[in-house]
Amino acid sequence: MWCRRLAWLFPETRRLLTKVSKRQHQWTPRLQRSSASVVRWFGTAPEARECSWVLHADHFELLYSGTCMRFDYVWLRDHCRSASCYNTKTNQRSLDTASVELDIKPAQVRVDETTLYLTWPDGHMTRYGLEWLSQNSYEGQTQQLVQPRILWNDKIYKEANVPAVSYLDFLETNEGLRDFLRNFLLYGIAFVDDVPATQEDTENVAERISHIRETIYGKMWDLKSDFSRGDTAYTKLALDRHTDTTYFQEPCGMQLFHCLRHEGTGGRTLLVDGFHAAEQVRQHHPEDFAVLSHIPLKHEYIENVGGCHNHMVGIGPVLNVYPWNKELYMIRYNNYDRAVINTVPYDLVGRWYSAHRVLTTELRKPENELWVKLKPGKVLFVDNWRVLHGRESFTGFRHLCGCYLTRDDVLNTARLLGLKA
Ligand SMILES: C[N+](C)(C)CCCC[C@H](N)C(=O)O
Ligand SMILES: O=C(O)CCC(=O)C(=O)O
Ligand SMILES: [Fe+2]
Repeated sequence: MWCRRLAWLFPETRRLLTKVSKRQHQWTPRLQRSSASVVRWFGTAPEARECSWVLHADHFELLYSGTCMRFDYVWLRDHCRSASCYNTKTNQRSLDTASVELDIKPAQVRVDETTLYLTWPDGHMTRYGLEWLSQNSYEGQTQQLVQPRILWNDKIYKEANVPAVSYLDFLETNEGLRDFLRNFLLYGIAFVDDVPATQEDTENVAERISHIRETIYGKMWDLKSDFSRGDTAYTKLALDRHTDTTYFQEPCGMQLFHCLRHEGTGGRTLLVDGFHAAEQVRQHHPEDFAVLSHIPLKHEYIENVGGCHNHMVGIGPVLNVYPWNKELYMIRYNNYDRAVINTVPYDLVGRWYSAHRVLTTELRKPENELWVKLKPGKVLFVDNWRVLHGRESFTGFRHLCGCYLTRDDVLNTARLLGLKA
């Protein structure tokens, strides 16, 4: 098990991991029948789903449609959806959780085909739909992804022939918007075509799906090679693959690029699926994956050019995974903006550099590179928590406009259109 092998990381991590692996051991599905437990089998009609339960001293165990779930008693009382505990108009809890005895245990338990009925010592009754419980149990969640994705390299993305949505469909139809968002969530990139090449129209496109995230670059930003800002992006130089705003505590979720004009050569955009690369690392070099997902480091933006004075610092690991299902949710990768490494003990620094090298090698494989030339009219959306971007050096006059989007609002729009996000 990879987390055991990680014990050398930090003492805190080691203590946590020992606890987790002990608890996981305890959680192996099995039906316990100690003398303190009560076992009930619900006699089922042939088509009904089999259900049984055990009232253990410290938790409730429910076997339903093949899955063994375990619930803490305070959790069961706290999640009661009765009218006095939960307001279905606001979808908010009314129960004061602090009023629940921490050693509470149901006085009576009953199950029928669809529902679990718990009666608490004070007589209050809680009803749980068995389907609701299996959806919302920890065991159910560990088997689900928060966001389903299709990981890609150049060949996979090209063969998928993902269609761009046209400006009018995107702005005027919910289907256009939904198709666009579905592809964007699946691939982490998406294109809108036929957008008038102005900043105002680009802004309209952005605001169709989200609030714009205003940053030190403003709300809508312009990018020309005029060094109007103290960053390599504002030159004609090539930029290696990276994610933006790694130096924010919460890096910007999404980014939008529209090339309004380019008279010159070069300047193609490079896109690389960071999660595809990271999953390769997880599969072939699990210890390197663990290093990159546990060791926090700083990124920094220091600017003193013209009237612009900024000093931003963001701290976090390169790879970010949800602890309960190990799903990747964010990559923070920018070698330009990575700050002095001073959050890592000297004897781990070498491990971090070699893990970073393994990821970088994967990210740089030519077969993982998707190159596109942005043209006026074509707006590119990039999931900045997943897909890295870069650019080729260029000549001549080049003008990009764009903005960052607030991730929560993009996902909100997607959920309201019925997408899983
Ligand atoms: C996109 N825009 C031109 C506004 C900013 C560029 C920011 C560049 C910075 N090095 C970073 O990677 O975050
Ligand atoms: O010039 C480009 O194509 C992209 C530059 C860049 O990385 C950025 O603006 O974030
Ligand atoms: Fe960038």
